Amino acid sequence: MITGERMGAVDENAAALGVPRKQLMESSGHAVARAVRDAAEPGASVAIVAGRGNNGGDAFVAARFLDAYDVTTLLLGRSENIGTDIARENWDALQQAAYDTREVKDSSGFDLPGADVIVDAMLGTGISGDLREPAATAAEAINAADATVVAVDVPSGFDADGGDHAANCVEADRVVTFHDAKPGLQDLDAEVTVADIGIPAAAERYVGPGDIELARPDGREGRPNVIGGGPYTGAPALAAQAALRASAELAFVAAPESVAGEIQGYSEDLIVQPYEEDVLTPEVADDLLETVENYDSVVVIGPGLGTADETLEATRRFLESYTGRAVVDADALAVVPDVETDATLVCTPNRGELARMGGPDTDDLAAAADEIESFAAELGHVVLAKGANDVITDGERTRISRSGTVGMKVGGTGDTLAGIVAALLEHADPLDAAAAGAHVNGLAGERLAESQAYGFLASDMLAEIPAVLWDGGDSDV
Ligand SMILES: NC(=O)C1=CN([C@@H]2O[C@H](COP(=O)(O)OP(=O)(O)OC[C@H]3O[C@@H](n4cnc5c(N)ncnc54)[C@H](O)[C@@H]3O)[C@@H](O)[C@H]2O)[C@H](O)CC1
Ligand SMILES: [K+]
Repeated sequence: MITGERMGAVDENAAALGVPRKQLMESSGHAVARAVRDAAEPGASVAIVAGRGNNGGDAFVAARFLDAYDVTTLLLGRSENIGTDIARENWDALQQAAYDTREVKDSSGFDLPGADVIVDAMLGTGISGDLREPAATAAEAINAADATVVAVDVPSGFDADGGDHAANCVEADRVVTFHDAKPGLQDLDAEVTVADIGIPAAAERYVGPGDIELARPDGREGRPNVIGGGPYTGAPALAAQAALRASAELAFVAAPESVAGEIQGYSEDLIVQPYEEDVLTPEVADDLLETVENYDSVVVIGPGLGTADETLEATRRFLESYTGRAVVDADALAVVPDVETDATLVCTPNRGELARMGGPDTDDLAAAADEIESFAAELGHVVLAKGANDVITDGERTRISRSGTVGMKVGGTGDTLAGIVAALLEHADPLDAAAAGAHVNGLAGERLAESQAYGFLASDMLAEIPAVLWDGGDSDV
């Protein structure tokens, strides 16, 4: 099962792997033609009703595979308004090849020819709201026609994300959906076929530009709170700055007063809030809990916290009572396996931390992906296991990020990762935030390695984050 929105991410990943959308459209169109051949004998009349997006594009392709039929293709709108290159190229091919096509300039001009089969290619996963004109009039005529209706991807008016559908949705007899089932299709009174359109499994297995797009913030938001520092001061500062670079509007750091000034000294962009202790204590944790619960922002707990007994007890107490979203990193990870919590956690262990938490002890995390998945299922939280390849899993779905470079084996890259994930976790689902965060962090390192090989610093990565997050990470998956 996959939502329309996530389908877009998979398409983009496939393109980055070398399988462009136009190739997918050719497969989609062929699958539609097979459904028409299955519904009617050669010589039967077929009316294609196409929209201006790629849903229509699929049907323009299908027309080329139905030369044995009497096909008429109606475009709802003007051809100059066809919304994508690949749909327009396929429309143009129909013109060059003298196929029977008509442009319906407005709903009054909509005259559905009598047909044995109607192909509903008006709207697919690009829909928003009830059908607008001329799709609305067309849907009415299609539903009233005495023909077999074959819907492309989803019946027009069907919401491929939520599974519900517009009041004036097309009622299809058959649905040819692509790559994977869509939520709600199984509830329709229609014969649904899932057509494989040649998207490589890697497009879902490996994190790619589509995943960055899915988790990319569409504004400046979020006020993550880093609970860190004590023995160490760089880690919380790097995590908080990385959160700002990944779109957070404010970044707080709660730290012992003994090091708060030092952490503030790293960056005027941080809001450092000292507490009167040398390390995180259970009492301080209680106070911080009160503060963060009012904020409904993401917490990053762990960077530079140290492993004093009272700090581990404080971390345990914090996580047990916390109910929001948190990235748990570094020394705080040790307590997660024995903490029952309602919080939504993204744990970001390196190899050693993963083993100490009870996960597999191996250098090759990708090879141990199934074990890490089972470990995450047992733990009950998203695990982002950091390595040459990162393994990101919620215990059911597992992704692998192959971005990154050896030069990132410098102290602090785990802290920038934690901050990026925190900023994305402000608005994206935990698995999406973790997958995209891991990928963005790795791509930032790759950009630096081009000019600085093994000599860049974790702090150098901060300035690379925005470009990676907003150029869509258009690099290899
Ligand atoms: N990997 C795959 O699954 C592939 C799917 N393909 C097909 O692409 C469509 C999605 O195409 P897209 O261009 O994003 O959108 P649509 O064609 O669904 O529609 C966009 C089109 O419709 C207009 N519109 C939006 N809402 C409404 C409305 N309520 N009423 C009227 N018109 C509306 C909007 O303005 C656009 O012009 C997917 O379903 C598959 O069929 C590709 O073939 C590639 C592989
Ligand atoms: K459709």
